Amino acid sequence: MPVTLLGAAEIRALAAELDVTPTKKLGQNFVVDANTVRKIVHAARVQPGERVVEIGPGLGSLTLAILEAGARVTAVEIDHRLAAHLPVTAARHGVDADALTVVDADALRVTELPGEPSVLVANLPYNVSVPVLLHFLETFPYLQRGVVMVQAEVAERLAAAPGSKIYGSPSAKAAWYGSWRLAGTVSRQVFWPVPNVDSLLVAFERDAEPRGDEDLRRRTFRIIDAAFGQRRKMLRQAVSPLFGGTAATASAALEAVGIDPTLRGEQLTIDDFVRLAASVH
Ligand SMILES: C[S@@+](CC[C@H](N)C(=O)[O-])C[C@H]1O[C@@H](n2cnc3c(N)ncnc32)[C@H](O)[C@@H]1O
Repeated sequence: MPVTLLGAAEIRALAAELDVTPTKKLGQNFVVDANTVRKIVHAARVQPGERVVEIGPGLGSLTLAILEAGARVTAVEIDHRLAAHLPVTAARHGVDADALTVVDADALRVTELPGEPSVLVANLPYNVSVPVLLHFLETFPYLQRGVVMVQAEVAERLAAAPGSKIYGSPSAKAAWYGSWRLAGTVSRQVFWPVPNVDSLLVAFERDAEPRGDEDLRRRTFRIIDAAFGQRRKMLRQAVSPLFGGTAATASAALEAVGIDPTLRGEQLTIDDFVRLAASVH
């Protein structure tokens, strides 16, 4: 039996059946347009037989599109009613029971994913999109690539290059794990309820080799936080608490790895941050 998708009317009827009123707190803006969920799955190049993790499946519209492409899905949903009902929706829409595994949990706290998925596809809850992405990339090394829908400004930041005004701490931290690019626009009208922000798709691909171990990552992220915590200050000032406490000691550390101490954080690449972190013990 082929997998069928949820239509807009069906989604509203399902919400009524489950007595679900979308809440802002959980970022519940459901996609009610079949073309959009197929577009997301296409952008992620989901292949038959692949294992995909979806964060926040909600009523299941994107989940069914991933399953329609022949993938298996591990879905992590914090809302118990939605998590409990997802297998019912899947069965009604022609999905084999073993193609879907639901994890009823807060995605920020999960430490294991059944099936070790290699692809992430999600319409992320906006209030936790960056922390949840960083948590997944850090905790699940088998995750190789993905496409997520996030607030437009967040997508632009994740994909921003050094030197741009929007390049910030999320951009540099995301770059620790791999490369990021904008992967498509989405109209507000495809959501229910219609949000008051624009959304974009952003795609990532994990680097073939990790940049370093957990200790180096922590040290690098500490420097990134310091550099962007006071982004208008020159680096020699902004990172001084981590390098001897004065602008002079920080300047020496920066110069030792070939970084001009009068630059600002937004001008450093992830390679620069890592080189600096690796120079301290
Ligand atoms: C923007 S909606 C997307 C729903 C569905 N995937 C769609 O596209 O229609 C975000 C979903 O994430 C869930 N969610 C919010 N915070 C979460 C968290 N910390 N962990 C797991 N799921 C979460 C919400 O309950 C909601 O179902």
